[in-house]
Amino acid sequence: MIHFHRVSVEYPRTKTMALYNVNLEVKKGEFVFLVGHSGAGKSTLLGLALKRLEPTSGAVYVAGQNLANLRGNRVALHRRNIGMVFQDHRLLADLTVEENLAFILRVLGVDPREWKKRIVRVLRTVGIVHKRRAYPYQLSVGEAQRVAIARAIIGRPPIVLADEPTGNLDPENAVQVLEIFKAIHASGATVIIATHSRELVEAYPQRVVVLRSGQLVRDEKTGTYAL
Ligand SMILES: Nc1ncnc2c1ncn2[C@@H]1O[C@H](COP(=O)(O)OP(=O)(O)OP(=O)(O)O)[C@@H](O)[C@H]1O
Repeated sequence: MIHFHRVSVEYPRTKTMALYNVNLEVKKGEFVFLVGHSGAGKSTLLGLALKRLEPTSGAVYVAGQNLANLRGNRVALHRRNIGMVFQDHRLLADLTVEENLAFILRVLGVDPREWKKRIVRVLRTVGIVHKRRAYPYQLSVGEAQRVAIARAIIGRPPIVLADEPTGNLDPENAVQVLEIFKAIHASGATVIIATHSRELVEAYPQRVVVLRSGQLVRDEKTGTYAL
C-alpha cells in the first residue's frame, strides 16, 4: 500500500539529512507504529507519503503509484486517499465542529443531503456527537483531537496517518484515542501512527518501526518499544 524505496531526504537550507536510505513497505490493512526520538525523521516520512515534500533520492509508492509522477490535480486526488491527523489538530477556528466536517465533505464533493448523517456517524465513532455545535476554542485538547480524527476519516480514506496524535493528551485520553485508531484499523484501513509513547505501543501489540537519526534501525512484527 505504501512503499518507501531507498528514500533519503535532505533539507537543503540546513543541510539536515532527515532520512537516510529508508526502505519500508506497509501492506494494505496493516497497522504500524513509527517510533523514534524527537528529530528522528518520523514527520518527514509521513510528509513523503502525503507528497508534502519530495525525496532527495529514492522513491515513494502509494497504491502502486510512484508519487514523483503525480502532478497538479492528481496530487489532490492522491491526498484524498489519506486521512492525516496532526498533533496540533489544525481545525478551522471560526467554524463549529460540524462545519469543520462539512467543509471536508464539500471539498470531497459529497451530496449535501448526506452530510448530516455522515457527520453524526463519524462524531459517534470518536465519541463527541454532543459537541457538534461547539467552536474549536470551546473544546478540550482531547475533544479537539477527536474532531481532528473525525475530519481525517470522514472521507473514508483507505490510509490514515497520524503524527503524535496523543502527544498532548493525558494517559486516559490517550488510551481512548488509541481505541478509535484500533476501530479504524478494524474497519480495514492501513494505519501509521508516529509516536514517542511507550504506553501507546504497549497497549496495542502491532508492528513497530524504529527510526534513529533518519535511519530505520528496527522493524518488528509485534514490536516492543525500544528506541
Ligand atoms: N523544514 C525543515 N527544514 C530543515 N530541517 C528540518 C525541517 N523539518 C525537519 N527538519 C529536520 O529534519 C530532522 C527530522 O525531523 P522530523 O520532524 O521528521 O523528526 P520527527 O521524528 O518527526 O521529530 P518530532 O518527534 O520532534 O516531531 C530533524 O533534524 C529536523 O530538525
